[in-house]
Amino acid sequence: MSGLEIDNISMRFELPNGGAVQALKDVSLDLKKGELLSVLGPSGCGKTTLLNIVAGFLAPTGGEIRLNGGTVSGPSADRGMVFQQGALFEWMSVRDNVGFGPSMKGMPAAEKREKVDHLLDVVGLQDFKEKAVYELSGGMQQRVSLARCLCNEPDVILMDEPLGALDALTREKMQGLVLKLWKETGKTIILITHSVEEALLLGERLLVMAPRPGRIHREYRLPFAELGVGADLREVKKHPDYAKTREEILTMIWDMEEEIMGRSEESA
Ligand SMILES: Nc1ncnc2c1ncn2[C@@H]1O[C@H](COP(=O)(O)OP(=O)(O)OP(=O)(O)O)[C@@H](O)[C@H]1O
Repeated sequence: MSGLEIDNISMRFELPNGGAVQALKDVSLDLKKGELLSVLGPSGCGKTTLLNIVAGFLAPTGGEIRLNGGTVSGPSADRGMVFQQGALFEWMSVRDNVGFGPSMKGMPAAEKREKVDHLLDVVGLQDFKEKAVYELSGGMQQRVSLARCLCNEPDVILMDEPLGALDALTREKMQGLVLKLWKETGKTIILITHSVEEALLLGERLLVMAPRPGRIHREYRLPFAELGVGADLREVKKHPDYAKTREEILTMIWDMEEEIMGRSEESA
């Protein structure tokens, strides 16, 4: 199959004190090439663990990840990761950061230059190519991270709270950029966020996960990502279904968190 198959994934962490945490239990999901999935859920429901397993950083204790039919057994360039912050080489120029993967692969300099220039144009950093990363704002650094990820031509882009550290206005602009890149590149994207609004706007499919053990609680298929491509996202939020779905999900997560609090008070 072409696409990403998350097949019955479980993850149990053994703790030094002899206990264990069941971070994920029987999580299954198929993503077709080019689908954009956002993942929400209360703290500790296994979002990052799931992403790390898809990335190949962690081996699951049960189940299997397959990409385009092949079993994932470790990290590889076919899956690119964009973190919240701190994953760039601060001392290197923007150009060298973006071209890092191709340099490692030995791509000829002229070809690499053309590719990096193109991607920096796409993310709107054409005037900042020679700057060092530490000279850039947080939003610009995340543009570099996106360009660097795309430069490796992954099939799947994994994003763990990529916009979480940005101020509200920059975040809104970056949400628009993520949608633009999604449409222009046709990449499969999984995006973890703590923001219900962001998950609604960027999730063509939206997964709400539940904790203890981490599992899929509910999945939505939503029109907002498609409507938001090249559009004013504030207008998209006026869609009649937007506020309704937002309330439904907020209540769902609120109830889960109340239940967790109740359980921890009982066991205290
Ligand atoms: N290396 C580890 N060893 C032991 N327990 C772990 C480890 N990594 C994660 N966990 C536990 O697994 C559960 C899921 O963690 P994870 O970080 O995936 O959740 P999350 O949904 O991403 O949380 P958050 O929203 O707070 O980032 C938590 O209970 C966490 O404490």
